Amino acid sequence: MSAIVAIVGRPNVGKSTFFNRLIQRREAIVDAASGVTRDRHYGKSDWNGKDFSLIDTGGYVVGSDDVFEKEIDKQVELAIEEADAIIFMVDVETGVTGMDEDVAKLLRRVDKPVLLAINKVDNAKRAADAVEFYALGLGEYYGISSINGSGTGELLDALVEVLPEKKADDSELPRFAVVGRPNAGKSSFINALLGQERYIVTDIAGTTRDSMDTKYNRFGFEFNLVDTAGIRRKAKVKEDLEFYSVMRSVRAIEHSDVCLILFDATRGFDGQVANIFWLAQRNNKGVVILVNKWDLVENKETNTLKQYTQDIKQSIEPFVDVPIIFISVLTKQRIYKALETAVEVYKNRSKKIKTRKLNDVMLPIIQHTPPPAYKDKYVKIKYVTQLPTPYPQFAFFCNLPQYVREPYKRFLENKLRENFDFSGVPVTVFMRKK
Ligand SMILES: Nc1nc2c(ncn2[C@@H]2O[C@H](COP(=O)(O)OP(=O)(O)OP(=O)(O)O)[C@@H](O)[C@H]2O)c(=O)[nH]1
Ligand SMILES: Nc1nc2c(ncn2[C@@H]2O[C@H](COP(=O)(O)OP(=O)(O)OP(=O)(O)O)[C@@H](O)[C@H]2O)c(=O)[nH]1
Repeated sequence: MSAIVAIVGRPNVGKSTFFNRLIQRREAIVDAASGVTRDRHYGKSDWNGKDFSLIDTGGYVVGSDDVFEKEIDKQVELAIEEADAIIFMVDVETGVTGMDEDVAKLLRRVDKPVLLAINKVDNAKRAADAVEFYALGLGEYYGISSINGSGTGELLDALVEVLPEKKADDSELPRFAVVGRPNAGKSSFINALLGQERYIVTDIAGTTRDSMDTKYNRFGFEFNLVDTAGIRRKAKVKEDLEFYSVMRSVRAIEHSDVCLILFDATRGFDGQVANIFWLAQRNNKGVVILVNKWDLVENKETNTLKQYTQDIKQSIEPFVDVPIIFISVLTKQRIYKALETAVEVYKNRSKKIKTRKLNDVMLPIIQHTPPPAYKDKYVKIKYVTQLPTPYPQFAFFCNLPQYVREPYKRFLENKLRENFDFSGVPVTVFMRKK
């Protein structure tokens, strides 16, 4: 779990440019191979060895100019609520604007770290102009140029300095997050699962990281539910705000071991749900897909379920080894099954396979179907071992790791899945030199 940093500011100040600069450097290495298109507004970055998630709030503003201002205010409020630190970006070319002042007013009241970044400071003349932003009353500022990179190092130094330290997870309990689009039935699901009385237990009003988890004991399972507080707080925010659910999801996903992704069967597994799915996948979280409101689907024939399943699998390729459960919160159909499956996925995610066993199973498969020769080079895989990470990652040691292509890695992943149950869990395969 890494800290969350939100970039706020009015349109056109250069938030996306800055976001891309921070994300790309790392993604070129990490995500290029996975073939998953990256989210334009959410990504991971790191500086001086500290990881953090970066959210560009700007991309979520839609609509005409007159709704802009209100939207931005709402987003700033959300960012304040959900992020661990905020980068407030302004534009030296335009100078201080009324909207900047409004945002600054909101930010002056928060006790989370706020870093004022004055963008487009491409040269010394502009550095001098930046002084006027002291008027925002936010103290020290960082003059940067997102385009040429100058000043961004100092800003990042200061940022990682103020980020909270990662906490060791002392709890051995599974942490489940219920995520999905607005109105999918998340609160109803949690209510049904926990019973009304539990809904209002615990949780201190604050949104400190410590109060993210609430412990439950239900149906013989013990688990932590991540971020139910957020669901309770929802009245504060307009429900149809997509940004709200994204921000909410990001935070809940980051804190979870397994994500229960809930969607409305009558609305389908659309792009937004898929985004949430990839968020979980990219964070190496366990996933269970819950098709809710199944009671509303009419004329269910034996084929209907199959067709739904197929459609979902198509949108989540190649990571299709994921449990899909058809539930109705209203009639309580299969909600126990949902929880039980989440527990299984949790176990799959923490599964450790002994090296001996792993090699006994995998080496004969590899011998039977070795990596195809590449540029006339033959790759010899010698052994495989599971890495000591909190989620399944496997290193295959061989003479020429750079010649093993993506399809063969996928083949290895599939064989691992066939032989050891990793249902619902992203599995990573690395090739290492030996
Ligand atoms: N001179 C200069 N221009 C910049 C810099 N950073 C961004 N720009 C330009 O500013 C314009 C807006 O940049 P974006 O990154 O799209 O701004 P944004 O804040 O993400 O805008 P929204 O997506 O509308 O919220 C673009 O034309 C960028 O090329 C910079 O450091 N210097
Ligand atoms: N027919 C039917 N309706 C359901 C079911 N589950 C939830 N609903 C209804 O769907 C609506 C939305 O449910 P909520 O639980 O508020 O949804 P949510 O995902 O928490 O919504 P947000 O908090 O806005 O993100 C409510 O009117 C529920 O009664 C179901 O299984 N079947």
